[in-house]
Amino acid sequence: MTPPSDSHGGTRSPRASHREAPSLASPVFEIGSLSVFYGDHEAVRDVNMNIGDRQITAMIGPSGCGKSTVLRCFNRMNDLLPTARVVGKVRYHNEDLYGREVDPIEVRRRIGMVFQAPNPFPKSIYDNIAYGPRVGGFKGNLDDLVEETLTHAALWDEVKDKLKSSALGLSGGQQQRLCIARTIAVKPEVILMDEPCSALDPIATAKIEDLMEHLAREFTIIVVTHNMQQAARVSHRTAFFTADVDPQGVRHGRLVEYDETALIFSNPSDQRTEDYISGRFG
Ligand SMILES: Nc1ncnc2c1ncn2[C@@H]1O[C@H](COP(=O)(O)OP(=O)(O)OP(=O)(O)O)[C@@H](O)[C@H]1O
Repeated sequence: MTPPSDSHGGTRSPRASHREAPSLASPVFEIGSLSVFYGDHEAVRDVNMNIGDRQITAMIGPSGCGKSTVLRCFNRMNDLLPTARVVGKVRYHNEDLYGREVDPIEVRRRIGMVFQAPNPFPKSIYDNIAYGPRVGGFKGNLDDLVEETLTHAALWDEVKDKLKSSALGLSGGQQQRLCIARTIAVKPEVILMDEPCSALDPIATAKIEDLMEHLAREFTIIVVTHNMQQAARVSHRTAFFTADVDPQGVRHGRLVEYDETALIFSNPSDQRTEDYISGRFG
């Protein structure tokens, strides 16, 4: 029987995983009074949240409420947008991520990112994995690293006989797992994922979700998703964002509620969260 499709794009079991959220005692990130401007537009305002170690944090909410904007603050990707300005506290292991002495390139190695559309390099499968370690001066055995990484990303069995073939010949789901493999090849601590399954079919999506669960034992994962059932299935904690419209008609994203996923989906404390997860808006 085909499981029912939800209004936000999921087709797997609608039940929340109700997994226990690991502790937030030593957070990887501490975000305080965070606002992000594009030019004069305050796109997101006053976000406060801590992100826990080796757990999956999902960010959900309607389009334009600033989820991707906040996600990009976690590895300084917003630095690459000339009009973007980040105000407030972003601490990573108790250090100011935006401090003057901090190298954004090193930040992006330790805090990797996977994007909405799979974007493998137009190179072989092998070279997609080997590229980052080579650039980073990896001195070990690259063949072993490629095998280990592809195994870790649950892709080895599917590609071991065609490592020298172009990555662009893989299916969309395989390309996305390759992109995840490419990210973990340089041994990051955190993986940011911006709607990683939105271009994928339900089977490919299920494989990525399984992979996320597996990787969360070792990595801290923050995922932006429009698919609420995905958030319910894979994440330990969920942050719900929405946008307020000021008297001038300008939209400002804000964090409405952040809690353990089981609570957000069973007993949210804010009516706007309740309305969103029950499909009444967004
Ligand atoms: N590069 C940019 N330059 C100017 N404004 C931007 C830029 N990126 C995002 N914005 C604006 O910031 C606000 C938040 O956008 P953002 O993409 O972060 O929201 P989102 O919740 O991730 O949306 P979606 O779910 O549609 O991806 C929106 O008003 C958007 O137009």
